[in-house]
Amino acid sequence: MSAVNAESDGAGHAPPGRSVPAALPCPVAWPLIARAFRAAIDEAARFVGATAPNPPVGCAILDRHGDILTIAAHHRAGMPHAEALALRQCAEQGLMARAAIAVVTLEPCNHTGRTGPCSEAILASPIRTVWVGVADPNPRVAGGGIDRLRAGGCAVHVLDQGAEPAAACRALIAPFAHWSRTGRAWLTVKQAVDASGSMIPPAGQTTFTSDAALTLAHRLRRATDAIVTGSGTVLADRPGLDVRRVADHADRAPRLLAVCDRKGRVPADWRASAAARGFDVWICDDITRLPEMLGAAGVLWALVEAGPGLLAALRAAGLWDDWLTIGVGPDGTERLDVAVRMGTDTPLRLFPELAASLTAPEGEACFPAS
Ligand SMILES: NC(=O)C1=CN([C@@H]2O[C@H](COP(=O)(O)OP(=O)(O)OC[C@H]3O[C@@H](n4cnc5c(N)ncnc54)[C@H](OP(=O)(O)O)[C@@H]3O)[C@@H](O)[C@H]2O)C=CC1
Ligand SMILES: Nc1c(N[C@@H]2O[C@H](COP(=O)(O)O)[C@@H](O)[C@H]2O)[nH]c(=O)[nH]c1=O
Repeated sequence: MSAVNAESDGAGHAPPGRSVPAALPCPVAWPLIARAFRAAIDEAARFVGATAPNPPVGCAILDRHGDILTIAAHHRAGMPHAEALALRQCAEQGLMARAAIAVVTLEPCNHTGRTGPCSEAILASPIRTVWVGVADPNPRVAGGGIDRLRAGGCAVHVLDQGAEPAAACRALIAPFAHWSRTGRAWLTVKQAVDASGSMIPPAGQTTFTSDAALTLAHRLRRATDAIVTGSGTVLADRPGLDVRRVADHADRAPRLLAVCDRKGRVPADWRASAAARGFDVWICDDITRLPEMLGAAGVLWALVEAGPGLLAALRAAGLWDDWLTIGVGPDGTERLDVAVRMGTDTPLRLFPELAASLTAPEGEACFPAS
């Protein structure tokens, strides 16, 4: 598989000779647009972990007063894009005549893949103002949808990238943007450490964090496309690594489970039980190839849940994109720390419980002590 969106064909610039009108002013005040972005982002976030290799995208359609007529998101690859679904809902509810403004978390596409170009669908509707959260990061298509909409007579406003809600729009597509540019899956490492700095659970247990932290771990599993673990963890814990504790997980559970194991130590019966839980189990004997191998399988975002041996190897090789440490104090209090690679956006921003750990701009967070 190539490193670009499987639906992208690289086409998509305004036809030659078409004039690009100056951007028309938006007829609606910013607070109403910001509210629509929030709604579109929240709807898209419900499908993070279901859309790979496509990005999660949300769209709200507004009337000329700024009232939201409908909200939709892309559910999974091969299904309608957010804009197409929102337009369809508008039509089905008899609201199309009122549609005036589209608020979209990602630049509308301008190519025919498994579905038609969203820019054309918008131009075929009464909508003449489009707000875009972030341009398409795929270098082959970036700007094409915006050019086409402008050429067709729409006023297109792209959010100032310095402020919310642009940061949330970028967080939605952070793994997709990384994958589009590099072909590599985004690796989030999640580790729990106790007051003495150890990752090893008390005898007879496989976890030692609070209920809230365990629920966060399962929400992370639900949002990601693959889980990565090590043979040491498999042998010590015989972990499930499936999504529990959270509702609405059936079609968002990771399908791929990569076990780093150079010596063939993973027991066949555990492998069979992981397959019975719905996993395609991979054995990986070279961690340096892991991000490319996952990316080639269409994995945008992978969660690493492994012990100190594999985490040390990943850290030494620089094979991580963000790193979440759940530190448990002697009195059971927990502290969440997030480290993010310099200059990148993190999809962890989508998790409200991590907001306090992300108050520093991405890239400025310190690497947590471990
Ligand atoms: N607190 C927490 O968040 C977590 C704690 N744990 C705990 O950690 C403990 C297990 O830790 P540990 O034994 O370190 O196990 P790991 O899960 O870290 O797996 C270690 C194994 O990964 C493989 N590996 C390491 N480097 C590479 C590489 N470069 N390429 C391919 N494979 C590689 C090796 O397998 P091989 O030797 O077969 O080649 C190594 O033995 C358990 O007690 C478990 O409960 C586990 C997960 C999370
Ligand atoms: N110890 C530890 C975690 N450890 C991870 O969770 C695995 C168990 O998953 P499961 O078998 O699905 O319940 C375990 O093997 C390891 O990968 N996770 C946490 O959120 N907090 C914790 O304290």
